[in-house]
Amino acid sequence: MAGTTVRGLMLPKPVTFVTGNPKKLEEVKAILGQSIPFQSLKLDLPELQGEPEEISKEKARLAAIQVNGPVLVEDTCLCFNSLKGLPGPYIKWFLQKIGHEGLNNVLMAYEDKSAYALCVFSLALGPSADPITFVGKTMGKIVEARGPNDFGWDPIFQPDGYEQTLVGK
Ligand SMILES: O=c1[nH]c(=O)c2ncn([C@@H]3O[C@H](COP(=O)(O)OP(=O)(O)OP(=O)(O)O)[C@@H](O)[C@H]3O)c2[nH]1
Ligand SMILES: [Mg+2]
Repeated sequence: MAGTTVRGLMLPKPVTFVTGNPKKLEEVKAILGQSIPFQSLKLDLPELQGEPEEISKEKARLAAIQVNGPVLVEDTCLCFNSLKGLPGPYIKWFLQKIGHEGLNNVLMAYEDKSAYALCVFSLALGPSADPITFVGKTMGKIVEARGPNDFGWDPIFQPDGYEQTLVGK
């Protein structure tokens, strides 16, 4: 397949977005699907413990080895300022174990309910390439769950400057 150049990066094959999460795939398709040659692969990759960028980079490195081509992965964190950034990359397990109500309960011990969402994308151009990382940060606060509950922590995160949670309620 002919190569494509995206923002100065030469991609030898279509990029494979690797995720085990269908909702993440839906969002990434909607945002990137038009602008880069794109395919997806459902793989549940092992996730390191550590800082968000290291976790995302290591996911990309492992994914590129499995795919043997260019891959994009994302690792999403929800960080509470009063907990110095935790749960952060461990939000998936906090959600599974204690849910929205439990996350709100944890913050009852603190006045500061501010939080930020980090989306850490890593692109590896191939199995031996060092992944490149891109980080997006959205500031907001944790609120009692409002709106449909079909994706992650969206119903408890209200971005700064908005009166609604990420699910629009
Ligand atoms: O409300 C949300 N809005 C989002 O935009 C969003 N993106 C991810 N998540 C959830 O946050 C945890 C991150 O874990 P995560 O990044 O490791 O994802 P994952 O393990 O589900 O998939 P992947 O690692 O195979 O790609 C998981 O519970 C995801 O469901 C989101 N929740
Ligand atoms: Mg994951």
